[in-house]
Amino acid sequence: MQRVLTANQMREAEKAAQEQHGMPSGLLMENAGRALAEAARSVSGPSGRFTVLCGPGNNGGDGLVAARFLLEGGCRVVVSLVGDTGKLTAEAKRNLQALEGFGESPRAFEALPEAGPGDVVVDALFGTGLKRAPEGVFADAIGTVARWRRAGAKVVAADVPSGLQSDTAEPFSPCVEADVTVAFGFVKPAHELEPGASLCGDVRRVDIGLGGESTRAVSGAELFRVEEKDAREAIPKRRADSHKGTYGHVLVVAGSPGKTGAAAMVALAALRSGAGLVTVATRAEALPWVMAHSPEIMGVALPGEGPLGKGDLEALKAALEGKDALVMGPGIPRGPETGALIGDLLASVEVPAVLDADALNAVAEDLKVLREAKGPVVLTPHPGEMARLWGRTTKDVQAHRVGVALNLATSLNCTVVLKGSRTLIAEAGGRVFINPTGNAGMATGGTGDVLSGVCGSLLAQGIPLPKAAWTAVYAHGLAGDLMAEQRGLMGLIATDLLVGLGHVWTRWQR
Ligand SMILES: NC(=O)C1=CN([C@@H]2O[C@H](COP(=O)(O)OP(=O)(O)OC[C@H]3O[C@@H](n4cnc5c(N)ncnc54)[C@H](O)[C@@H]3O)[C@@H](O)[C@H]2O)[C@H](O)CC1
Ligand SMILES: [K+]
Repeated sequence: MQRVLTANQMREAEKAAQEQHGMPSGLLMENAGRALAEAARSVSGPSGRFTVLCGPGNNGGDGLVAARFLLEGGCRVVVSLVGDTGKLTAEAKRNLQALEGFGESPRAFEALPEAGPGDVVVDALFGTGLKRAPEGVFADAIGTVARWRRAGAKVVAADVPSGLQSDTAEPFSPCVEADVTVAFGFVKPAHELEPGASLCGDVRRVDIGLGGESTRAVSGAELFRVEEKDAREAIPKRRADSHKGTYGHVLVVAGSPGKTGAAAMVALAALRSGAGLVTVATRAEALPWVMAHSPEIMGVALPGEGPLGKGDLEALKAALEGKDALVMGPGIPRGPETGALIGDLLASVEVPAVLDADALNAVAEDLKVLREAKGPVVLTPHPGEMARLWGRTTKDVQAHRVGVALNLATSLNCTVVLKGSRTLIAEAGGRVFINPTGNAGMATGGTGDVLSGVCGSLLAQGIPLPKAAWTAVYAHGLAGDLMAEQRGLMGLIATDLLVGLGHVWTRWQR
């Protein structure tokens, strides 16, 4: 897992490093500037000229250090201090003197030569200290950087592309678009969440002297980026003497006439993710269609007809006998009593439960029904379903993804998987995991059904939360990435993920 720190958490970590671990602040900037110079040199042509644009804060200071290292390395460097140089921080001032000691004095921005192919522009205007939309000379400088990039220059951003808000990953206008972003110490939300992530280019996290110890002191929500090794290590090694009972039995409550495929995709995803057995519970009129998809799918008909309601409670409790996980929601016939039914069912069984799709819409009408759940619950909303759960617009949800997911998880004491580009997995109590896998090709019907099946399958195999959730999300997205290479973003469909999952488990097999 990689820690993802907000601007305040970075400041707290930097303070801890200085006060508790004796790390001089000047050394942090020296290390940052050196790494920035190395990154800049890695993208330049041999004849390249380096244009370093420095802002009024420590981000600018990083740029001044980088300029000095580039000069020391014999590179052609021009530097400009943009904005009121009177406001330079003490560290930045010290590095300005050091730079002048190398015979290079900052030039007026207007006097800078044009940059183009083979040249590198180092964006050290603003980092985590950006507070508002860049205006005046700063906006002009960002516009010039964009023009130089269009002319063929490569742009390397110090810490965060200038104009991009570090914590929300939302860009002001204007905002730098970088080819490489050098993240100092820790990645920030701007590097990991959209739309910021797409503006950063290749994010290169570099150590600058903020050891892991310095994060012990930071306050606020703990954000992590899931890495492949974390997901791979969550998958248990299969013992030779195991049997299908070892890998759990998933009950899938899903499907209705016209939506029997949803139930089949949940069931097949659960089987393709290692569950020993899968049973689908659905109305008799839908069951044959679901089971026809694969002989491995077992079925139980829910007596009665129409929407799921309180009259289905006993049949569902009976169907859950001997099961190890429940996945409920995709394609179910929803009615006015479905939410209460889900609440009563979860209050009477202890198996871990994944609620998706129409089960989420059902409980959204009265979230209190989930408070009596005996076992662990995972909600897997897409932004629209999250909007209904949270009682706000989808736009609101997307603007506050981390906070929304964390608040719901904490208020319901459950795990919330807020899907979308960079899916979030929030656990009650404060940790939020950011998933880096997946792609726009997965925006196609049924991929959510597949995810709920993968999640239920890992839970049935005894992998605890939140690990089962972020592992399912990581594997599901990686399956999509592997299959998009074969099918194209346009051609990818949900059942391709069932094939992709096989590639993932093969890649992770120990
Ligand atoms: N945290 C660390 O471990 C390290 C951080 N370093 C670098 O420092 C920046 C953060 O520096 P800071 O001085 O806090 O702010 P910035 O340089 O990002 O911003 C400059 C300054 O500008 C003012 N400001 C904010 N928004 C605007 C605006 N729209 N227009 C004009 N002026 C604005 C504000 O007052 C800021 O103070 C971090 O990103 C790293 O690059 C250390 O050098 C290395 C360790
Ligand atoms: K920057």
